[in-house]
Amino acid sequence: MSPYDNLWQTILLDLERLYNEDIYAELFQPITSTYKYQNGLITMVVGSEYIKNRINKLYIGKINELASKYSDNPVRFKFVSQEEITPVEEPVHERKISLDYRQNNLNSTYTFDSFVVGKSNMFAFRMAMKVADQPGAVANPFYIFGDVGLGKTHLMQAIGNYILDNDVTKRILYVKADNFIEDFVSLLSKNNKTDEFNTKYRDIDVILVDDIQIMANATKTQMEFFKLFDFLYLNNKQIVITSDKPASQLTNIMPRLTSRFEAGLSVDIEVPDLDHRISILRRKLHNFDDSVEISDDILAYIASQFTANVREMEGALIRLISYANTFNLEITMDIVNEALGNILKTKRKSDSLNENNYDKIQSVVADYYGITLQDLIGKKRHAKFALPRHIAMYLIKTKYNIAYKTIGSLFSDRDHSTVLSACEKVEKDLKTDSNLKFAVDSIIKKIDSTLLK
Ligand SMILES: Nc1ncnc2c1ncn2[C@@H]1O[C@H](COP(=O)(O)OP(=O)(O)OP(=O)(O)O)[C@@H](O)[C@H]1O
Repeated sequence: MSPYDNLWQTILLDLERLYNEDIYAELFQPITSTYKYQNGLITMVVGSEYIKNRINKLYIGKINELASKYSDNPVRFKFVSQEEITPVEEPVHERKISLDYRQNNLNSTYTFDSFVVGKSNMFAFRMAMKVADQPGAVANPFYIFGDVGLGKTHLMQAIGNYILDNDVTKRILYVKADNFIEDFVSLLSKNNKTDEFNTKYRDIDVILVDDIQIMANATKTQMEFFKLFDFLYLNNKQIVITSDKPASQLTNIMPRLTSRFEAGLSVDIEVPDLDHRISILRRKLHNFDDSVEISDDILAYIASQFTANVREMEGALIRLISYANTFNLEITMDIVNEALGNILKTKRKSDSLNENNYDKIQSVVADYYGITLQDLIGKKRHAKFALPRHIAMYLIKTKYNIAYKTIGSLFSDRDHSTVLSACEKVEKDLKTDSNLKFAVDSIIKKIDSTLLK
């Protein structure tokens, strides 16, 4: 018996109460067990196409609402008819194409199941599931943005894996923006291999484009991407894009592209809080090596050391497990320090160095403009404080490339988008405002000499 049979039985009790006897007896009562569970999707089999269509048209919303109410994990129901699960001979070449697509493109471990959901990514996750459920119909394009190492690629590929799990013939193309640029140059502009380019990029059902901000300044590539985008969009093919910033704040990407990105649905992923990070570690541990035991205290300790980048935190966990396995050791706090000591030391050093340096940048800027540090960091909006504040944010970003949100925390907890707009504005104004350029250059010189001391 699947654990989801219990969930279904609970839902059945509500359905019996909610709908009249005939409907209940005809549609729901005969369904006694779940057929399949995968990536949050529970598949139930019903006797005929007619029953399937009635449930899917009239009752699926209620059933999924009850599923959310009674299940701790985000799950959804899908109803299929008996005919659909009876195996049909598939044309061999089509299946091969799809498997090739998966092999070449998608990391099969990046699924909805392995993605740990918390406050920082809940909306992104829910919408991603909807997009995967009905590609091309819910949100097109689907645009995911957020800082480095927070799971954008994972979520994007989970959409692809989910679609493929449900229909092996679907052609899903995952491409990093830099690979798109390479293909454009090598296939189109240099060798005129238009057919090859089109087969790869147009003969598909879903495109997943990672790190679109990399296309900045690549004007010719952007023109080609624009054509491709329109072609896929008009043919109702799902487009998913990730980026480190909202579409409205992409620089050096042509407005006709950014406005198309904005026309779809944008979701962001933020930094996970401590409990969320601990849950991610637990899940990673389970997926990586179920036989290894690590106490909750140790997981909490690791999570507390890696606050802003899940990739780094995951790397530390894998190192710890490999270390313990190699020397056949039980994982204690001493072993954590042995295995991760150097990484943590370097990280603390660079964190504290950076923290001190952020202070120094703030002080130099405040000094230059003759305002107090408190006013530079504070909330006063007067231009006399706002400009130096924006310059300080911009300098911290360009020098250390830390998350916008982290920079915001150094300026009275301002949010990601406030810092992002400030940095973009300074960058833009520097191109035309020679006074500003002079001031910023002088400040940079001052900072460099201060940091050397
Ligand atoms: N919520 C999560 N649940 C499980 N794993 C996660 C989660 N968030 C991030 N990860 C893991 O962290 C690692 C980095 O994630 P990913 O590559 O998706 O980040 P990204 O946002 O695309 O980063 P970048 O901006 O560098 O491209 C991956 O191994 C991913 O599985």
